[in-house]
Amino acid sequence: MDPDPPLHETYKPLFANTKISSKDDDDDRRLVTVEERQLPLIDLGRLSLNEVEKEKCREEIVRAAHEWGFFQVINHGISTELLEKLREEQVRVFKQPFQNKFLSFSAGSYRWGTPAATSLRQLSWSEAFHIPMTDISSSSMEPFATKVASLAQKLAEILAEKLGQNSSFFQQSCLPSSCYLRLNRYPPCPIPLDIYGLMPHTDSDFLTILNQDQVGGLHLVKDGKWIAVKPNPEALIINIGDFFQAWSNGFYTSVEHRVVTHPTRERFSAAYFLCPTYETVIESCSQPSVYSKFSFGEYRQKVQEDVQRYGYKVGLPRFLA
Ligand SMILES: O=C(O)CCC(=O)C(=O)O
Ligand SMILES: [Fe+2]
Repeated sequence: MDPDPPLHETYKPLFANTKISSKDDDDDRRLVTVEERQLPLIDLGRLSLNEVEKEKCREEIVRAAHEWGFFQVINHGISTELLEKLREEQVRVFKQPFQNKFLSFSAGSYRWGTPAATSLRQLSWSEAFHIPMTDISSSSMEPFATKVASLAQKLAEILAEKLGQNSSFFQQSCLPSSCYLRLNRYPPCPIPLDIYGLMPHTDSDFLTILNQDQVGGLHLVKDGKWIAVKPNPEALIINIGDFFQAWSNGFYTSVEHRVVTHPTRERFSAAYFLCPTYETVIESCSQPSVYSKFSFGEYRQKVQEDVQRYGYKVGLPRFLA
């Protein structure tokens, strides 16, 4: 039985309607040729050294979150062994027969492709399990989940304290029932110049911790240009989400990112989302506030409406004050 979701058959009509890119097309049409750059690389091992080193490390985190919205961390406290276990489990759930994937984890956890896509550019050539942390407690991913959750809290605390804010907010509002792990798989794609693995988006959370394999394909916007992230086997990638941008009144930046596909190789990534409960009200920590205050529930509803109406998420601009 085939593990792959029927991407080819389902989206064949869109292939027929779209002019396929050639080598001669400009870079805007083709997705591949972007400059590869190292993200800021931060050694978190210094957080357990003396106060001077700790402070330097915190400052680097804050600067990267402000200037890039994206950075990499090493010596993050999650062992290679745990990351390998996570990947093994990830491969196992994706290699089971397609129909069984709907029965893994709680109902609605599995998604593939983009049901609403009306053109190739609206399609994400990928499949994913979107798993609340409360569903992970009984799986072999639990040790990883515990560690990654505490790393996310630690980073959120540092980012909050640097703004002079009380960091207990994240402990109170981001609970195991509201945070989740997303396991992504990007199958090889026959026309990688034209189809995203994951459409450009920002994350609807406070921050995301990403573990990717060595295939590459993650792009983000830096200074108005798409750049490609060079995979680093030692590092986890951290990115700021929409809610930290709103909460910090625009000081930390939630940056647009996307994944491009590969013609012959499949790619795996796993992302942890530090997300609040639906009732949590997100309000800027300084005045005058760029954004009006909103609950996560309201935000989510707006995102869903926009995706249905326009085919994409508008996000924070909907909540400008
Ligand atoms: O697979 C990746 O590198 C990025 C995944 C991502 O952006 C997401 O799941 O929100
Ligand atoms: Fe993302």
